[in-house]
Amino acid sequence: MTSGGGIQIPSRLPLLLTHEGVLLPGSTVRFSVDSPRNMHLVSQRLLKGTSLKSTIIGVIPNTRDPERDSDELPTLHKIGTAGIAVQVVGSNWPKPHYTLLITGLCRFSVSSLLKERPFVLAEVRFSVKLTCCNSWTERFKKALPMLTRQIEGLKLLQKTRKMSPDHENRVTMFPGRQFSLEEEDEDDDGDDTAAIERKVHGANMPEAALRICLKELKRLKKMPQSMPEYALTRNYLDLMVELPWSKSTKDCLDIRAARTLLDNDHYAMDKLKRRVLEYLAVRQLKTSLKGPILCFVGPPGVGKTSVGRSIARTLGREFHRIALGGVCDQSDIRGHRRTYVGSMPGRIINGLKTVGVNNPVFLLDEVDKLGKSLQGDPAAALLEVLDPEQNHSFTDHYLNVAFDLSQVLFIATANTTATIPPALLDRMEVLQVPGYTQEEKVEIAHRHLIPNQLEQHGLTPQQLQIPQESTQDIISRYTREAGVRSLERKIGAICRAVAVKVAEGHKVTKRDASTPEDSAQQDKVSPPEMPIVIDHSALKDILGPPLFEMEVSRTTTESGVSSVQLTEQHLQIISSVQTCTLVYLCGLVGLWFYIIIIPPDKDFFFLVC
Ligand SMILES: Nc1ncnc2c1ncn2[C@@H]1O[C@H](COP(=O)(O)OP(=O)(O)OP(=O)(O)O)[C@@H](O)[C@H]1O
Repeated sequence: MTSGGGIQIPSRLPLLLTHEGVLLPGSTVRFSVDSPRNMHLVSQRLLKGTSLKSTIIGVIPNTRDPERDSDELPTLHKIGTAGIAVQVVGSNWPKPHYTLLITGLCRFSVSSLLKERPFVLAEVRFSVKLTCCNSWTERFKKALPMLTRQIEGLKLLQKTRKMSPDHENRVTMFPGRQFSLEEEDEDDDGDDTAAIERKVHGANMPEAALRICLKELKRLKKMPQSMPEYALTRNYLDLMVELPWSKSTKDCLDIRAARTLLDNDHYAMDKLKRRVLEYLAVRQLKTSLKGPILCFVGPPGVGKTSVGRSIARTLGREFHRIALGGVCDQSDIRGHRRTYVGSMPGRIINGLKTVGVNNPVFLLDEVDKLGKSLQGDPAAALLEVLDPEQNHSFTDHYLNVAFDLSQVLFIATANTTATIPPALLDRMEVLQVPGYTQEEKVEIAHRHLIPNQLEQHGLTPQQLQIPQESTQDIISRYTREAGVRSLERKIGAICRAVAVKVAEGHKVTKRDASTPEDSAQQDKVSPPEMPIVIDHSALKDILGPPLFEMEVSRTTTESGVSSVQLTEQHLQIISSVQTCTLVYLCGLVGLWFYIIIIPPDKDFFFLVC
């Protein structure tokens, strides 16, 4: 036992392993405690003990305590400082941790470790070279050669880092202890705020944003790391430095190449493709084109989203899709103010952070399905985003500083314009994307969907063939849609069934096999016959009985009114209604047309939808 400033210090000390700096005799330092061993030390020793002796602990600097209790203890520094815990503050948020205020008493050297769990207990000696010198001059004389040696070591370390910048990140300097170069970078000057400060200056942000960042940085430097606000400010600064304030991709626009790409990616859609090409051509001539925002409106599965993706590819820009269906809180668009717990930036800023450039193509999917709630109207928040006159200074509530969105190319999609708020609709140029006719669907299936599905299922055209008649059958008997999404799913189902056969090495049953017994026998023994051709009966086998009958007369009502298949150009009545003379197209609600049919000999009419 020794005496430090009149206090009796025991020779067996519980050790606090800290990486936050060195406690010097006479100084008072705050240490945060969150690793298991240190937590045990506080709860079992400092908080339970009642004597003055129980508040005396040893502080070992530059030692990171392992994350888990069961992990092996790293090699400890031999020299530490005994100190008295003058204050213990605990908190459970964001995770359980304590903060200790410790006043250093005197240095010691560790003779032996007595136990490692639940906290480290060591036998210590109080006769260290430096501490044994009583006068300051003596101490400095002894300390200087040590410091010189330390500096030499650090220089050597820096040299190694320069020689192999990307080789190894970890260098073993002292036995039992590893230093991570990256970590060291972060902890430059013993302060990880130095790294973030460097990033703030390198982020190339506008004057106003830089000013705010520097202000926040100043606050951060004054805050102890254990303070909850530290993490919030740190997250904010991390986001600010990650945003692409002045990072953009170079447009590589060639109208001919764009036309070829659009034609290769999508069959039909001539009107839409023409308008998109016009739009791109104007952009080529006038790069600073402001607006218009294109809005593709059409039934589900007609390729609105995939045209958006193709536009991004033709321009050589990053693509990001923002799904707006069901969004009913304006903070989703604009973010939350930082005063809220769990505040986040909105989807626009998040999208920019994800793509990492300030001129991506943003696809605002399903703008017609935006909701409204007590938390505000997200459509109103979108007005600022989509208005070319305003969006150069879009202010997200979380950022609280303007971000220039004028370089972003916005494209919106919707199933109907009826539910889009008029003010929002007014800012967009609506392009109708019609549903496909049966012939167009057959072409789309053979040019795009079948090759895509074959590739996705690891099959080749030499293994699976779907003739045109079978495709027509799938379209008319198994799907009833304006787009081609269900058709794609059905083709996927066929590919899966065939993939099983190919993988099993079984032969697809030929429908014209003589008897079921024969064919079953054949199945077991022969390898599959390539290519496997999907005929009518194979279709029935894989997809089940047809869901819709071809003969429309079966779906007609008693009064002889038929079901109708509608495309944008015309209304195609599948089976004619012989008794009717007048057919009025009354209106369109969603995907359904209302038709009034007036039979000649009756004075009432039928309403069909
Ligand atoms: N004309 C076309 N040529 C080639 N493929 C097409 C065509 N139209 C649609 N597709 C394909 O159909 C699938 C569905 O398209 P997409 O997801 O773009 O539909 P959508 O109109 O955005 O639907 P929703 O309104 O439900 O979002 C995609 O795989 C797409 O490639």
